[in-house]
Amino acid sequence: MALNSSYPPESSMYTSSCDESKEETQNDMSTVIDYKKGVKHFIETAPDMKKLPPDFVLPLSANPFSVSYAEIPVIDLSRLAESSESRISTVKAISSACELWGFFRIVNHGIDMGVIEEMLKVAEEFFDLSLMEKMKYSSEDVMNPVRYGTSLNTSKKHSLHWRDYFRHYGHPFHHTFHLWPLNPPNYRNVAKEYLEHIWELAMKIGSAISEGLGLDNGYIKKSFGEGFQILAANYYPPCPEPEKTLGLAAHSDHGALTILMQNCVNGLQVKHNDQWVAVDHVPGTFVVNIGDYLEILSNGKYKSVEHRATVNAQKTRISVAVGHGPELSNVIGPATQLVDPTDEIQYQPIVYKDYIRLQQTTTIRGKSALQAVRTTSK
Ligand SMILES: O=C(O)CCC(=O)C(=O)O
Ligand SMILES: [Fe+2]
Repeated sequence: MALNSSYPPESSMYTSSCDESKEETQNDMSTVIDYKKGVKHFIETAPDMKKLPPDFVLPLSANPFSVSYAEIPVIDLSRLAESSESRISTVKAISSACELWGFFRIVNHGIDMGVIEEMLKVAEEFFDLSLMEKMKYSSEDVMNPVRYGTSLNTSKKHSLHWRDYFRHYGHPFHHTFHLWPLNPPNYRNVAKEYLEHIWELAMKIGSAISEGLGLDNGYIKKSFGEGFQILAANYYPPCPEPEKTLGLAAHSDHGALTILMQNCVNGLQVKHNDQWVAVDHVPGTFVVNIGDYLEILSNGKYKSVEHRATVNAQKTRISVAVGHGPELSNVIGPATQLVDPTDEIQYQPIVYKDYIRLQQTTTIRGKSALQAVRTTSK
């Protein structure tokens, strides 16, 4: 059963009750799971939970831990600023990583470890806030600029995933900065500093990718207009029976580039040549992946790549993913220079905001949103 074709199963997550025996339900799993409060809250109210509640059991085709480990391409970003020879070879390495993997790791990126650690710390502090405080940001609207939630991003019915998240828009800050939380007290300053550095990094990588595609090196940045940045902090608490669920189902990201960092707990898996492979954490590095916008812009030369997150029984995993794309009102479509006159445009133009809404409201995951705007079945 393919992962992306089988969600959601028919069980309802809204009113589910547990059908385990009495002994096994001492932790009150037989009560309705008020899933909107989050998995962290849920396990705190059921500390002796030994079994995964049925609503979290996903129809996986195989044990998600029966995969091999892979080393994704490593790019030394400092070489982009060196002699033109180094720059050219780095641009080539990035281009080949985009084509073959859609994922790469960056080292020597110039962002201080302290800035990364501070961001992780405030993300953790956010999830440690009281439920009441976090619920202030709970919303059914997937386009809400600040949003606390759990499971997938969508408000539609789906099987539950073992994850809580906190998302908010970043650059251009003047639109939504005032909506960011004031608690934890230093959240705004730390997140803003982090997002400013990450935006610069994304622009640097975007310029190399533009060059690699044979475009002007400012092409992607220019296509962004004012641009759009979104931070997603993901919180994956320890899970009983982690082999039966996921923190995040297979999906591709909607933007051009996502820059991901995490605490020291592994969990990221990437689909490569139709196989899931685990990508280990390397401290001080970022994992970069291309999203649907870049697949569309390159008219399919680069493919956005499906990825997912596993959870584990012992440790909380926290990841911070920052997506980058064009301003929300831009119409997105392939770069005309990349459409061969004999070839057809492979993606219908669509307003980026509408595309995000489409991608965020699907419960089918995988690359279903991109498939919906494709003009060919290639
Ligand atoms: O937690 C991870 O490693 C992946 C997160 C992710 O893919 C996302 O937030 O889009
Ligand atoms: Fe993602």
